[in-house]
Amino acid sequence: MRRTPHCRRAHQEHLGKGTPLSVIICDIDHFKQVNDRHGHLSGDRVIQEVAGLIARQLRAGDPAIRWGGEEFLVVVQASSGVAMGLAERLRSAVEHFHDPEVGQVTLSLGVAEILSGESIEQLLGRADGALYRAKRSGRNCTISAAGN
Ligand SMILES: Nc1nc2c(ncn2[C@@H]2O[C@H](COP(=O)(O)OP(=O)(O)OP(=O)(O)O)[C@@H](O)[C@H]2O)c(=O)[nH]1
Repeated sequence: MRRTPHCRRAHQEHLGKGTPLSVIICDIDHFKQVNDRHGHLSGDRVIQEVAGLIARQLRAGDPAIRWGGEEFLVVVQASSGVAMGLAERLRSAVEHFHDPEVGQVTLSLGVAEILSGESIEQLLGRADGALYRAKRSGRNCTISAAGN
């Protein structure tokens, strides 16, 4: 999996100072249907709207990173409990937004906090596993990774 400079910095701080480190992976639900029903340009607009909704919930220090087509990664220098609360706020903000053409869109989210000795790749892998479970649980929900 890809590393990002922000992830690396946060990981260095975790190793050096013991700052907690969690990640949230957010994925727009059934996004292929948005493209199929409303066209790619409307899909692009929805991605921008969701990015804006996520950014408005975050502090300047916890940036959202575009993580693949309709996925976003949020790096949170806090415990998984705090990250779960933030993830739920992101989910709720998106759930309550209505695009004038597309209507409601929802997010599934996976949250993981780094374990002792864990690499960034392993952390992201566990968050991805939690996201997969959120999709399997019916979407529009937040799941915490195994191990946290
Ligand atoms: N408009 C637009 N579509 C994109 C972009 N990046 C990825 N996509 C589309 O996003 C869709 C993702 O579809 P899937 O991975 O099948 O997932 P999904 O339909 O969201 O279903 P679930 O994730 O299972 O809820 C694909 O159709 C991609 O073509 C983008 O930048 N713009």
